[in-house]
Order: sequence, then structure tokens, then C-alpha cells
Amino acid sequence: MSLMARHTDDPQVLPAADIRPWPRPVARPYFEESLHQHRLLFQVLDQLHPQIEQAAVLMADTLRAGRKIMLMGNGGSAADCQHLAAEFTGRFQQERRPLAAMALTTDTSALTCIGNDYGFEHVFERQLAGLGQPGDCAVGISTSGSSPNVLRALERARTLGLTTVGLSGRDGGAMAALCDVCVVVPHPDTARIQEAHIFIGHCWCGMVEQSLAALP
Ligand SMILES: O=C(CO)[C@@H](O)[C@H](O)[C@H](O)[C@H](O)COP(=O)(O)O
Ligand SMILES: [Zn+2]
Repeated sequence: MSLMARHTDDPQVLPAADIRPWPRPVARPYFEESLHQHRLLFQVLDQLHPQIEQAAVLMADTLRAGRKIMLMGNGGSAADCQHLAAEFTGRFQQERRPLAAMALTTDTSALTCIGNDYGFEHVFERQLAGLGQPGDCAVGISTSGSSPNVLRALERARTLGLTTVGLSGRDGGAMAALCDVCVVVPHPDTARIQEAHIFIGHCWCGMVEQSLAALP
């Protein structure tokens, strides 16, 4: 029996003929809709300069004082956390010393241990309580502003003397009340909020990098 025949006998593998009539993915309508929404989004983001700048000042002050930035979020926002932490420890646009930032979303042993033994709502709070020091800056990213594990960690951060920054969406959820500065992207669509979040995150990296460029 040939490899090809073996494949098509496999009930898990659809023969090519069954695939062809399916709707072909077309990019243009998605692009057009996205671009339309992004234009609206950028008009809204233009109103958020003050909060975006306040958060950047807070982060730059944290690093200047020899403290660190700790980021947390779920799903796509977890990816943003590790992406942004890497911009700080690695580099963004300029050659400069590494900056102290860590994502609390990457240690699968810690996440599974704490999740398994204490509950998923504790996965960030417990890492933060173990690793955070007064003067550090906790950054929570949540499109709904209402993920219990992020909210709980921000609450704990405050009691431990960390500063708190939020990046949220929709109406901001409960996050704003727990943050020294919260940037809320007032859009109903999670994907668009996430795209705005990584844009704002990159703005933060650029502003912080610029502000610390003179440090040895
Ligand atoms: O990326 C996406 C959807 O675009 C998902 O992974 C999404 O991040 C997850 O559903 C998160 O659990 C949503 O949490 P949050 O942003 O509301 O805090
Ligand atoms: Zn996503």
C-alpha cells in the first residue's frame, strides 16, 4: 500500500477533494474591516496620551530606582507580558543596558503548582508575593479588566508596596480601581483591544528606553 493510500484510508485525514469546496480564506475583507476599526481605535488612543505617559514615567522611575517590572495576564495578554518583558531585558530599539522586567506567565512549574495546589486565581498573586519587593511595579494586562488572577495579584501588589499599572479594555472592568495608572482601550472586540495593547506596550518600551538611555 502506498503512503498516499494509507493516508486517505485514515478516517482522521480528509482526502483533498473534501477540502477543496470549503470556503477559501480571503484576506481583503478582514483587512478592510480591521483597518476601518483601527482608524477609529487610533482616534480613541489619541485621547489616552496622559495615562500612557504616566505609566511610562512610573516604569522608568521603578527601573531608575533599581527595582523591577513584573507583568501578568492570560491568553493573548500572557503573550504580551513575555513579549514586553523581553523588550526590556533584551533590547527594543536602542543599544543599552538590560532593564529589569519579568513575566509571571512563563514558569510552567510555578503556574501548574500554584494552580493545582491553591487555585488558578492565585497563580500570579503567589509568584508576586514571593518575588516582588516594595517599589517594584506590577503590570496587569486584561482585555476585560476582570480576570480574577490578575485582579487578585494587583490587590496583593498594593498591600506589599508595589506600584500598579493596568492595561485594560471595554469599560476597564474592576482593574482601574486597583491601579495607580490604568490605560483602558474602550473597544468591544478582544482582538482589537489586544492589538491596541501591544501598540501601547511598544510605546512604553520606546519611552522607557529613551528615558533611561543616559544611564550607564
Ligand atoms: O487571545 C485571546 C483572544 O484573542 C484569548 O487567548 C484571551 O486572551 C483569553 O480568552 C483570556 O483568558 C482573556 O482574558 P482577559 O483579557 O479578559 O483578562
Ligand atoms: Zn488574540
